Amino acid sequence: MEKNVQSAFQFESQQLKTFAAEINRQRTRLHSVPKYRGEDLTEQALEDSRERNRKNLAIAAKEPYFGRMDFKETDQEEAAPLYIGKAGVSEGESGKAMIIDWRAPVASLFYSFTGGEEEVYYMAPEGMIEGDIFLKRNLVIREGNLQRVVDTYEQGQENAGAADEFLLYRLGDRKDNRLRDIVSTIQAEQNDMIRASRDTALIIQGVAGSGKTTVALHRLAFLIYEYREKMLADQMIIFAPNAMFLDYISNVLPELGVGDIQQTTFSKWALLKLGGRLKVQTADWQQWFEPGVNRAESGSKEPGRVKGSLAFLNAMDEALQLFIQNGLPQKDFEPWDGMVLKKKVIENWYAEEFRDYPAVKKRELISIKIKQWLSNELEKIWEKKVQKEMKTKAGQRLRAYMKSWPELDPLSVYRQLLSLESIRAQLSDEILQQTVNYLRKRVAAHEDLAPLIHIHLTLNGLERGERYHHIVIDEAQDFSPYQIAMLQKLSLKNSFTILGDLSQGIHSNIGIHAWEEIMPVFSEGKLAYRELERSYRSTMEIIEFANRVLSAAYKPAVLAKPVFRSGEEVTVTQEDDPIAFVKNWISERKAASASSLAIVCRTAKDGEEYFSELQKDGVDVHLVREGQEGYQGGISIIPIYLTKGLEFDAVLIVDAEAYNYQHAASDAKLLYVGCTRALHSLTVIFSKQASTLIPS
Ligand SMILES: Nc1ncnc2c1ncn2[C@@H]1O[C@H](COP(=O)(O)OP(=O)(O)OP(=O)(O)O)[C@@H](O)[C@H]1O
Repeated sequence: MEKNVQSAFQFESQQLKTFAAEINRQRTRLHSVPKYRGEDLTEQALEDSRERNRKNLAIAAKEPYFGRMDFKETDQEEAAPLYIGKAGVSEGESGKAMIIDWRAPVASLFYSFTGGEEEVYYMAPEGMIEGDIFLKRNLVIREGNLQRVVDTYEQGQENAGAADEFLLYRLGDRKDNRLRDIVSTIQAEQNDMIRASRDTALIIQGVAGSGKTTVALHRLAFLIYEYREKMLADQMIIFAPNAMFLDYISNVLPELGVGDIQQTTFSKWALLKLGGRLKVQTADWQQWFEPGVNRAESGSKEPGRVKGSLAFLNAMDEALQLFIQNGLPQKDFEPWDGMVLKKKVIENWYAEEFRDYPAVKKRELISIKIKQWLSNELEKIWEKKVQKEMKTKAGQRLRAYMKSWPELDPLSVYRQLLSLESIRAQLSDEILQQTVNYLRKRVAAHEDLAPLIHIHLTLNGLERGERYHHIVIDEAQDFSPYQIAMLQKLSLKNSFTILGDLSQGIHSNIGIHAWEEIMPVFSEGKLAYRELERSYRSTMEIIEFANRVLSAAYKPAVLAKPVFRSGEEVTVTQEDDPIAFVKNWISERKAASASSLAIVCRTAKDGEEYFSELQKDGVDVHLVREGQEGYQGGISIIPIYLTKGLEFDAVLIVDAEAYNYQHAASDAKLLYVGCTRALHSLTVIFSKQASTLIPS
């Protein structure tokens, strides 16, 4: 065996040299071709192809491949070794595939095959291809050097555990500051999701650390490759919880050779769409996370839950349709005394001639139509002086007439709809009053954005090209059904990846409590629901601890199952001097070569306090604040509710007191989120009385 490993290593080292030389040769040749910048379409197409090659070769030069699979098609004599990398490369002369792109159909076998001697198959454009796998090999290449060769399957050999061993080796890596691609270790169930049909909205419920975000990003890369002519990166969009999180995940797509995908938060996107001078009220959010707040659970009457529901959407929809139908001024237009354009005629234009136009356009077209009618009538007046007088009068009366037509700006329409009985019936007096007060100041609560977008889309219709080719919604448990329904209107072919974890639903005042709440948004047969149960991020000890925290006050449908990666025990201690402890902890962790550390505080204010104490002592830390754009990595002081989606080598949760984390589902979820951020080490401290959520 030893000898086999040795010879496999030698063989692959030699192979690598050959591949690297060919890649270099092709790069040199392509770089010597001057870039074409002219107008000739054929030349432009050739240049585009060269540019694609240049990019692929640059990726391959860094790490040509990570896997090898020996596959024999049923009607072939011999198995052929297929090398699989992040980008496909063909041989310069023959054009034969030298390295297979991980997204190619045959590469799917590399991920889905988990052993067994039976025939396997994959779907190629030309149909089903059957065959046998003889070898599945993982290769680690860093900076051009082969570092590791692991055979995770060899026909006729005992292979148990080798795949997991390689996965553990990758998971055990210290992370730098950003999320990374996982092309070399995509798991079979993740592979299915990445390659799921493009026209289906895919909901992924996955436990903390199960790779949801990672899977969604790989799915985007897959779709762009698989449907290259039809699905364009710049027509795809990712919705994430905040700008810092977007920065944190920003390396993955470029690593996969994908650029140009729009990335935003729902508020930012909605404000841009609404265009006006509108502000979003965020203070309520901070308040929501104050300790001791009796946070709402299912069936709550929180404004976000009420205004985010599909019941509210339906009521709004009906009210909007009526508003548009009855939108016309209920009177004739009389440009001067004795001359009348009958209300019936205008109604006919509105309901028939301009039937297919959205309301804003109808208003515009009717104004033009009235002007045309006016100029015809004015031309019939021969006396120039009289004509001029009539023209002036008619102009004034037309302006007055148009003014009596309710303004079609989303904010003012929303305010008008809120005065209707059918809408008021949906809201409590308190919510109604609060909403009206905000809107008066041109301020919208977060949950008012979806109704405003609804009004905007209904009044203006959708422009050509405004629909997205694919929409990713990360942390979707914090979205309301209303928000998701609005995004659905904007999707071209129902192509969605919606991912989240109900156990991490820390915004239960606005988000969903069950996936069934959003399912009616999608038509039957256009929705798939999948679950991910294995957690890849944290050690077994951390996952087990976090599961106990969660289960203390919340009953999740599934608990995270760790991969078998054991590490140090989670420690919980009482500390009278937390600052001294934090300083000590930082030095110890740095000595243990952890590169990203988080000191997780209960509130933003607590974070400020720890930050100033540590800064006083010259400790090099940075504070993560709400609304912050960039993710710095290193040593972060961070309020617990902002840790969502992130991960750190070591996490220290401070002030885990009973009053900070009360015995309620909302607090259990919050603490669970904090605990599951840790990859290798988790420490929890309190000074007076520990939260009852913490296992004893
Ligand atoms: N197949 C895999 N191979 C190697 N690492 C993986 C794999 N799947 C996930 N990971 C790693 O697990 C960690 C968690 O991934 P990710 O952040 O995508 O999970 P998540 O489900 O979105 O997490 P959370 O909901 O807790 O924020 C990352 O470090 C990621 O690289």
